[in-house]
Amino acid sequence: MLEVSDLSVAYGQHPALNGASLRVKRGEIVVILGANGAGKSTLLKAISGICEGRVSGSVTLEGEELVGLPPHRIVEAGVALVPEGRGVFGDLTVMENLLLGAYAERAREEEAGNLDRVLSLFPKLGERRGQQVRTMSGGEQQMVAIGRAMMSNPALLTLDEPSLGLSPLLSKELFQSLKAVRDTGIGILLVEQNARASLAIADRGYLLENTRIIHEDSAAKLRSDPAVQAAYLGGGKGAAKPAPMVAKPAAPRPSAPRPAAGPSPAQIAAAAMSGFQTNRAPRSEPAPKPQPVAERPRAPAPPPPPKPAAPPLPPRASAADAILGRSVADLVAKAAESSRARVGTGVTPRPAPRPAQQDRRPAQPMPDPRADSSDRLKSVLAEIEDAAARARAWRPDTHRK
Ligand SMILES: Nc1ncnc2c1ncn2[C@@H]1O[C@H](COP(=O)(O)OP(=O)(O)OP(=O)(O)O)[C@@H](O)[C@H]1O
Repeated sequence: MLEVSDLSVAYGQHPALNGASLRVKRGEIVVILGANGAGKSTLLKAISGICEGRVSGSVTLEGEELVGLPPHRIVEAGVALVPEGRGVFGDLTVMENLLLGAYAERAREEEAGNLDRVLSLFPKLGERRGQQVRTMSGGEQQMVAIGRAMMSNPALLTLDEPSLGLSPLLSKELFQSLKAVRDTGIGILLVEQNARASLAIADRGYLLENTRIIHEDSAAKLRSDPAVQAAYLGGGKGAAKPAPMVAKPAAPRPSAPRPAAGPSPAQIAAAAMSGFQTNRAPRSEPAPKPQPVAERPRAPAPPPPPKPAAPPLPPRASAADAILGRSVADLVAKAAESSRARVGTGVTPRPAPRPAQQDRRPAQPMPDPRADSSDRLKSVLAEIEDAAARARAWRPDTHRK
């Protein structure tokens, strides 16, 4: 189903992925193991079309080439990403977050069925459908993130360190849920630092070291391989010792998806979903993402510049709309408002880079002017608002707020 061939990524002069080749079949869980900075997140971002670096090589899903496609087209092709840090909308309810995931064209006809499937896989989401996501536990928020990705009706679900910041108990629950997702026939590509738990549910695995895939095997063989045990499972007495895994600091780099020219509502929603973080008071498990003090004071985003009139959006009435009596366009508008409010109150949606990551970055700054995350954020906000305004203008009176 997914075939990655000779995929390479460079950030300026800095190679982050070198000639990676892998495959994921339907109903298969494949895990990528590797030390910090090996290129795991870069691999997932390149597959999803949101990589800031220069990408070459080939990624096909069911034979369709994805390299070069904008992110929303890749979602339409059947790839859903659960980004590191989840990227759920904390100000919206569980159901609102789920419905935002159904924005892809491929999801619309199947929306009611997808919602049923998500609610039967994660019954808690049904029970909590009206709860504001920021008030949920880290594990529950991760379920929302996975549920929302599944609402796009994907053939392939990719997840970037979903167990990061979760307690052992919640991680266990999460991995069991991924098994249940796999059993629905979806392929899963999983990047994880928790090698033990991920190999326990995976069918196959790849070792990614220093930008290159160095080994592939069944999960069972990887688990019993002394070198893998030494490097990733904290065991393997006397075994050869590849680069040891370092405990990962829990804050992502400040990159954000690139707003491409002429974004569609689906692309805007996808960009927004992977671009914003939730801000939640910690409960039982440790807060996954401390907010960096230096990034906090922010000026309110300026009003978006006037844009030329855009064509109206197509009509949309769905089973889920009927359930909630609201349209997804309304939800996008609400998401825009809540994101704007967060910027206005000085809460940064993108935390600062991990210190360990900063050290590895190339000495020369990237020439890309979009590297300023606050500019990117403002630009994404403006696009969301623009799409929401267009959507509201189009909807019949009965659907307006
Ligand atoms: N936007 C970027 N600009 C410049 N360099 C980057 C960027 N993103 C990642 N890198 C660099 O590319 C390399 C691979 O990073 P990547 O995030 O893919 O690693 P990783 O295996 O996911 O690590 P971790 O487990 O720490 O998240 C690192 O050296 C990193 O510093």
